[in-house]
Amino acid sequence: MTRIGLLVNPAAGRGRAATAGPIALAELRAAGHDVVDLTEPDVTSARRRAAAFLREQPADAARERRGPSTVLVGVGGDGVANLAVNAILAHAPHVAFGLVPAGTGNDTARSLGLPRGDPVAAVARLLGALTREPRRVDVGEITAVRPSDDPVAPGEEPGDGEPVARRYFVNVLSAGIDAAVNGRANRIGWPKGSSRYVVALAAELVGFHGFDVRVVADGRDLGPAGTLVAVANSRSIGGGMAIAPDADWSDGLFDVVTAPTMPRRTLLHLFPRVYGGTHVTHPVVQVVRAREVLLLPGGTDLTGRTDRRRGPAPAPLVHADGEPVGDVPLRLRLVAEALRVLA
Ligand SMILES: Nc1ncnc2c1ncn2[C@@H]1O[C@H](COP(=O)(O)OP(=O)(O)OP(=O)(O)O)[C@@H](O)[C@H]1O
Repeated sequence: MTRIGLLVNPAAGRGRAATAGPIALAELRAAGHDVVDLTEPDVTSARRRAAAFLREQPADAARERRGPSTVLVGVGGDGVANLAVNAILAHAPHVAFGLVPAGTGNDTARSLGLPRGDPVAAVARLLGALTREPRRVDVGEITAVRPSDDPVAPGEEPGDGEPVARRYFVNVLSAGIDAAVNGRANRIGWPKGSSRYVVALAAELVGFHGFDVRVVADGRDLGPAGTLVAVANSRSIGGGMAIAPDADWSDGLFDVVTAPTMPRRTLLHLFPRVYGGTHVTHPVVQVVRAREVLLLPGGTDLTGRTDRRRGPAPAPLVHADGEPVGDVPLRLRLVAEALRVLA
């Protein structure tokens, strides 16, 4: 018997998770597991409830070798998956993560190869995985770093010192037009489904002149990345758009996909290619593998000083796994095999 915390996001998938949740609860209990329903009406209470549950779970190394003793299962989309992963890594990293996909985009479910749109099949998959040693996958760690115009001692990189905050992602962190589109899509009420990303993109393209973002990957300055910045642990965003088609969350490296500011005409030509991942063969797109990435306002040099002649940095709010995570400057570090996953 496994202890299972079940976290349903009733808002996910336009009500799909509200239907899938009771199915998952009934099937997991029928299979003889000790299921604790952690579902809450809002995200803040859900986060608090998951943390309280996880803090009570003791680590038992001998028991873990026979399959996971405790699991936190999210029912919903990439948002609830991100919430569950962050709760696990903050409070009880020995606890395994499981997912019943019932969101809109479901990119985490895609990475795991889980059945989407069929909660019964997804729970059957979960029950099978409970009998095995969980798979280990890499995660991305995000820390906010000091504002770039703080005085920086010689030899010091921006961001040395205490991290301001720390959180994790499993799929993709975006800091270019994809982040701006994500933020706008989250704000608009219509249309409801994935077509709101197309509406949001069209709105972002009006007056688009590129963002003031620079990327440094494992100490190498990749230069300005005004259009596209995707730091990918896994391959897709926005419901299957292959932004980093070769990213693999068990290779110990991020795939860092960047593109500088480009004419709107080139961008419109490039954008549809993201669906199939063929944009990476276009000469304006750069793909680099790295363990540590710094995202800086474009006017900042590597010593952390800001060139004020370039003006303020209008970088978009950075998004990871579809959720807002903060503003640049940010430091991203790959933590290899940090998460135990049922799949
Ligand atoms: N009661 C709740 N429990 C957990 N999360 C909630 C809750 N209410 C709202 N949310 C928020 O709902 C948002 C969307 O959730 P989620 O990503 O799971 O579904 P989705 O947007 O339909 O799917 P996807 O992200 O795969 O497109 C997240 O930002 C999450 O934080």
